[in-house]
Order: sequence, then C-alpha cells, then structure tokens
Amino acid sequence: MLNNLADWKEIWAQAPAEGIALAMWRLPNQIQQVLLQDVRGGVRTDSDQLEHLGPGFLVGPFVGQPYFLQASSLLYKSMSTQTLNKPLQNSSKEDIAQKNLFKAQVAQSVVQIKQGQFQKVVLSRIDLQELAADFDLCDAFERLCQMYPTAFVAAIYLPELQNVWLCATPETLVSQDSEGIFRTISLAGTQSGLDAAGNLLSPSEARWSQKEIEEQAYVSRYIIECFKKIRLREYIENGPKTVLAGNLMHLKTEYSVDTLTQNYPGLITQMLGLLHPTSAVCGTPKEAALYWILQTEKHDRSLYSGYLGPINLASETHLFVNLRTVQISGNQACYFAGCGITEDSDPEKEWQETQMKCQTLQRVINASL
Ligand SMILES: C=C(O[C@@H]1C=C(C(=O)O)C=C[C@H]1O)C(=O)O
Repeated sequence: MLNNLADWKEIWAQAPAEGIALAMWRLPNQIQQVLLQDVRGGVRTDSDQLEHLGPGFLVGPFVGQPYFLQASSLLYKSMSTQTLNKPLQNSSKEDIAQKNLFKAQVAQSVVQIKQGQFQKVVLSRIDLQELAADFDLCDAFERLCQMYPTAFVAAIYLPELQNVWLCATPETLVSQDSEGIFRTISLAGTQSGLDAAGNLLSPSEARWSQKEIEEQAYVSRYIIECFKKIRLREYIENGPKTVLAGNLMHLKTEYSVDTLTQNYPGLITQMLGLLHPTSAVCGTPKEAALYWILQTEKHDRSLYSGYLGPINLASETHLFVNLRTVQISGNQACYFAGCGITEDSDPEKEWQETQMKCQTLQRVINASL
C-alpha cells in the first residue's frame, strides 16, 4: 500500500539513487499528508500558464525559473496522532561574528533608506547547524505537522539541487480553490507569540508599533498595486489582524477574488508573475530592494523566500512562500530567516527577530534528539 510512515521513509531513502524528485506536504488546517514522486526528476519550466502544466508541485527559487514536479504518483496518509512528548528547546546559539555582520548590514540598509534608495528591504541570514545523528526527515515532518497545524508543512528533494528543503510556512503567496476563489495575503510585522514562561499568547495581547504597522502596509499596498496593474477592482480585503504563526505573531491582511463571476480565468498565473517576490521578502520598490539584497547578502538564497506548493490537484492550486525553512545537505542544516527593514529599524531587534524565526524550526527539529 505504501502509505505508512515506514514506507514513506523508504521512498525518501531511495530517491537520490533513483534520480526521483519528491514533494511531501500537509496543507494548513488539514490532517491529510501527500507524497508526490516525479520519476523524471523535476524540470525547469517557464510557468507561463500554471493551468497548462497539469497536476504536480511547483518550486520557485527567490530569483529564477521554477521547477515543476509532475505527479507520476501520489500517495496519501493521515497525520500521525502520536503526540510530541519531548520538550521543545531553543537551541540557536549566538555567533558573535555573524551577529555583528548582520547588524552592520541592517544599519547600512537604514542609511540607504534614509538616502532615498528604497523604503523597505528584507535582508536575510543563515544559521548553520549540524543535525543530530538520529535525525529523520519524515519524523521531523510529522512533528512540524503536529506542532504547527495552521502552517503549510512541506519537504522536497530535487536531484538537480542535491539537497532537501523542509519548511513550515505561514504565508500563502497565491491560491485558487475548486470554486474559483483566488486568495493572497499580506503578512509582515513580527513579535514573539510566547510569554516569558514559553506559553502561547493570545493574538489580542499583541501590541504593534508604528514601525511594524508601516512595514506590513508596504506589503498591502504592493498587492493592491498588482491588482491595479491588471485593472482588477473587485477584490475583498479583510484585515489587518494579528495571527499566530507557530512561536510568532504577525499582522495579516487577506485578499480574495471570485475569478468565475469576475471572468478572470488566468488570474493566478498573472498574479504569481506580478507578486513574486513580494515586499514581504524583498522590499519596496522591488527592483532597488532586490539590487541591494543581491549586493549585500553573502549567501545564495536559493529556494528560501521563493515559493512552493501543489498545483492543479483536485482543481486547486496552493503556492506558499518558502519561509521558516531549512536546507539539508547530508548532516548539515542551513536555516534561513529574514526581516523587514524600514527607516525606524533597530539592528539588535532585527537580529533577535531572525533568531526567533530560525527557532520556529529549530525547536521542533532539535526536539527529536
Ligand atoms: C522574511 C521572513 O518573514 C517575512 C517577514 C516578516 C517581517 O519582516 O516581519 C514577517 C513575515 C514574513 O512575511 C522570514 O521568515 O524569513
């Protein structure tokens, strides 16, 4: 039947030798997990028309053409009901050299903003850690599904990249359901969702500063500008409101469009092309922010802050921003996290924010020790 955890582990173990591309995911608020195998190994596509690609899984890098994984086979199983009984621990260490470098980059970005080069930029950094000898990808995926029920949890393997990515992201980039409802969100502004004792706070306890409200408004304005470019006026806007995303809280505004009554059949393809990379992961204006990111960051973002998700499956498409994500090569884990910088940014606070974002995955992955 190939639908229990042991079978899925076997498929993951065999994939590199067989040159098969894999994607395994669990949509937000669902219990069903899906494992897709592409015997062709996944191919680069121009994604001109998502609708024409057929059923599969799309993986777009921060910059460049996406990979399309065709659904050669699909396996389904339910999330394990076994509860996590190991304590979660925050294991991120502070590397002083990394911290100083990042804080200097944030300070330089603030200077650029004050000089009028751009208004907002999202800078990221990496945190390299060794995985425990008994780390198991499928177990970590299960734990993330249990810990973060509202996240999109996914793991992918692409033979061309020779590494695995695992994420638990709170951010929808674009989606369209079987009734033709298109959705996107504006997500930004970050604060801890835990109190000093590590208990979850309620969203009503969040207090947002002007800086964070402004930071999220850039993303909302950017989305509305994209709608304007295609002369779409009939959209529903809901928010901003505070949402919990794992150990963090963000400000979120939801946008939806009824593509059937509005007669917009290609909206999702058009919006994907216009939106990515949004002001939530790149900045405003996009070109100047992107130029600064590529000049400043010392690492290659690769698939971090790109997008991924199932397309054309059961007449639905759900693409998410690849955040709260880790790239795994052998026993090396490379965690990625970024933060939105505006003219009011404080380098120390921005560093702390990236630490909290890395911990979203680290506290769960390291709990399997
Ligand atoms: C860039 C990241 O997150 C994005 C940036 C946020 C912010 O700047 O506050 C919040 C949510 C995401 O849209 C990340 O998690 O790496």
